[in-house]
This record gives sequence, structure tokens and C-alpha cells, in this order.
Amino acid sequence: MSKVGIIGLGHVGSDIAYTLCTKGQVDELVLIDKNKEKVIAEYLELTDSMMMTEVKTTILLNEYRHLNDADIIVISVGSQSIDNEDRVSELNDNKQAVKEIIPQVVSSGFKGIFLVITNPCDVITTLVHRESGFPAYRVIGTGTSLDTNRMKRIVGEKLGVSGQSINGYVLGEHGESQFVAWSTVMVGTQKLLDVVSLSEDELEEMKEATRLGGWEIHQRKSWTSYGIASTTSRLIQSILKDEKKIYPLSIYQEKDNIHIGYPAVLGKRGIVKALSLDLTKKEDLLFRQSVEQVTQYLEQ
Ligand SMILES: NC(=O)c1ccc[n+]([C@@H]2O[C@H](COP(=O)([O-])OP(=O)(O)OC[C@H]3O[C@@H](n4cnc5c(N)ncnc54)[C@H](O)[C@@H]3O)[C@@H](O)[C@H]2O)c1
Repeated sequence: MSKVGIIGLGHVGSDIAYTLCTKGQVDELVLIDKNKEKVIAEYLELTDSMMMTEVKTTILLNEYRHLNDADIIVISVGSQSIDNEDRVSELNDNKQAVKEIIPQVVSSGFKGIFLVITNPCDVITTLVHRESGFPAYRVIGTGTSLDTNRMKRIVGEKLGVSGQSINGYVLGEHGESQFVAWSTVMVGTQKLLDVVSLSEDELEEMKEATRLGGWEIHQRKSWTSYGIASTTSRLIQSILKDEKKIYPLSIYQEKDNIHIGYPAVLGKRGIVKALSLDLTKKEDLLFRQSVEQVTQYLEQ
């Protein structure tokens, strides 16, 4: 029996709900949003769509008490104030949302895993961790997982190889200070930097295309949701099925007392362990700068 809650049923939350229902990934889904009409609308749409699916999901609506025995809660609330390419513009509204939501979740008796999408993702994940008092391994942000998928697509397109055969990580903040750790990027089983001769300019161009990937979509349709919905669906599967796959996620860095994007093994427990990457000096420095950036936002 698997149960997932989604708090925040806007573009992102509703696409995740649809993905989970069409794939039959969960037995029960709890949908919560402060916009009650939206929750009813999504419930009706999802139940209509399930008339044509082989798999059935039971949907429960808008009461925090239903989260009591959930395995995972996805936090995808948003402030609809994303009017520029900086995800931090949502910070104040979403900080407030965390203060409203998390005590209600904790009071429900929830003992599962928080999966945070809400931006600025690393800051909000850190705040969910602090507000909930949960152990760090049970508070996870989607972090740079989507950025990493974008990087794989972009590198794959450049090389004429499927992005699914590219491995490696975008690290740091899911935001402006993120960077591609080129030393980790592999084409099949070979290091990208060993097999292809790429200039600094070409690497910088791909890094920028990755960083601005969400904005490219956002400025054309005002939101992004499919990429994060399929990423979240994969992460949920990794937790529910205890797959122990490795993803770059917003995870707790004890040294800095914040959550930020770094690869980790994901399973039923939540974060099983973080990897220990052998980064270059330049990458280490970029990571430190990103940590400082997130810390600064937290102090605002
Ligand atoms: N981490 C990522 O990779 C990634 C990718 C895409 C979007 N996002 C972020 O996901 C969030 C959601 O995006 P969206 O496009 O779905 O936004 P949206 O504005 O369409 O939806 C947000 C929903 O949250 C609800 N909400 C707000 N405060 C709430 C509260 N206190 N309690 C319950 N519900 C509340 C709103 O009513 C609304 O339905 C944003 O912060 C966005 O920046 C993150």
C-alpha cells in the first residue's frame, strides 16, 4: 500500500498528480491546496481520466489528517509571482507558506519523506527541515535533478548522442549559482572531457543553456511542469520501491547547515547516503560560492 500527498496543486502539483495516476504509481493520493475549487476540479479531471486507465488510484481531498500514514509528501506550493528569471522572487511568499503548512503536516502524525519542489528549492527545503524538525535524511529537495536532465539533453544534442547516455551532475543551488561539474560528465563510460575537444566557450554555452533552460520555457508559456513532473515521478518510484538509485538532490550539508544540490543514493529511508565526489579545485570553489548564495537567501 503506497500513499503520496501533494500540497500545492498548481501547474506542477496537478501534473505530478496526473503522472502518478496514469502510471498507477501509488494506491492513494492526497490532494491539498488552499484553493479548494482547484482541488475539486483536479479530483474530477483525474477520476475522469482513470475511466480509461488499467490502474486505479484512490484520491482523498484537502484534509491534513489524511497525510498521517503517507509515505511521501510533495511540496509544490507556489506564489504565482514568478515574473522574472530569478526563482528567489518567490522567497517571501513561499517562506510564509512553509510556516502555514508544515505545522499542520507534523500535527497529522506524518512520519514519511518530504519531497520539496517549491522555489527557491534549496532555501525552502532547508526551511521545511528546520520547521518540521524531521531528520535530514527525510527532507529532500528536487534540487538540481531537473537541471541535470537539461544538461544531459543539451550535451547529448551537441554530441549527437541520446541524452540518456550522458551521465554527470549539475551541482549547487537550483538557481542562478548552479554549475555543471564537467569533471563528472560521462558519455557512455568515457569522460566527456577526455573524448571530445570542447573549448571553454562551448562548455560555458552549454552551462548557460542548462541554467536558463527553465526560463526558456517559462517566458514562452509562463510556467514549467512536465520536466519536474516526470523527474518527481522517478524520485517517488525510487523511494517507494527502495531502488537506491543516485540523483542530484537538495540534501543536507551538515557543515553548512543548509540543503543544496549534491548527488545521493535515494531509497525507502530517504537519503541513504551522499556521494563523495572528487571535484576539481574550480568546481569546489563554485560549490562553496553556491552554498554561500543559499545561506545568504536564508538570512534575508
Ligand atoms: N524545483 C523545480 O525544479 C521546479 C520546477 C518548476 C516549478 N517549480 C516551482 O514549483 C512551485 C509551483 O509552481 P506552479 O507553476 O505549480 O505554481 P502555481 O502558481 O501554478 O501553483 C501554486 C499552487 O500552490 C497553492 N498554494 C500556495 N500557497 C499555499 C498554501 N499555503 N497552502 C496550500 N496551497 C497553497 C496555490 O493555491 C496554487 O494552486 C513554484 O515555486 C515553482 O517555482 C520548481
